[in-house]
Amino acid sequence: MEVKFIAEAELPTALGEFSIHGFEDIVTGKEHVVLAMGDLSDDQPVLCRVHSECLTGDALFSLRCDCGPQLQFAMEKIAAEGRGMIIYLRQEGRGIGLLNKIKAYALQDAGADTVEANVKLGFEPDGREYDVCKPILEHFGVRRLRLMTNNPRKVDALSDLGIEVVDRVPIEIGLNQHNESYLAVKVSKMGHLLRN
Ligand SMILES: Nc1nc2c(ncn2[C@@H]2O[C@H](COP(=O)(O)OP(=O)(O)OP(=O)(O)O)[C@@H](O)[C@H]2O)c(=O)[nH]1
Ligand SMILES: [Zn+2]
Repeated sequence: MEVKFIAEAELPTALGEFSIHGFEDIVTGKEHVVLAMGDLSDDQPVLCRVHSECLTGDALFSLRCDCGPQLQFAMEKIAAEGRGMIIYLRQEGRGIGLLNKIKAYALQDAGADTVEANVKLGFEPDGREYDVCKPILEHFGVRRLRLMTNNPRKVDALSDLGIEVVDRVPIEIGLNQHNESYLAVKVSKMGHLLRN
């Protein structure tokens, strides 16, 4: 699994002054990005969010999930500390792609939960891979993370790659009347750690 660093530039945002770094996944051709702030290579653990693409939640204000508020929370927290990174992976819909996610939403509208919908479409409940994180982190000289996630499987997947997750920072935000059952399924079927 290899990624190629392509380009970087300043990225002023409404939430703070980040830089954006583009990587090409040699195997899949996917274009991943990192938003970074501060000095990341000083060997102190880095506050990090590994965020999987969700066009509907991240860009279109969907209330079906909690992705948009989580991304915003992560960027705000990094900006407040002045140091950290978002690894934004282009694995939409837990890896099944945008159009299949819309198909899954249609099945959910008809009564399936998120896991059942993926399975009905012939996919794994969660087909995501995190392998590219390793060379991306190496590019920045980052070895140790404070990872913003509620998903213990994400912590395990990164640890299995040899990335040291020294702390898990909960990211419990974005609950609304439309995503209540979606979040409940994350807890009951996907092992997420949510207190509310
Ligand atoms: N297939 C499918 N994917 C979804 C659905 N809702 C959100 N997603 C995708 O799920 C991914 C986000 O995963 P989540 O399970 O919400 O969260 P996580 O990244 O595992 O865990 P956190 O780090 O705690 O946010 C994004 O790629 C979304 O596009 C859905 O109903 N079906
Ligand atoms: Zn989402």
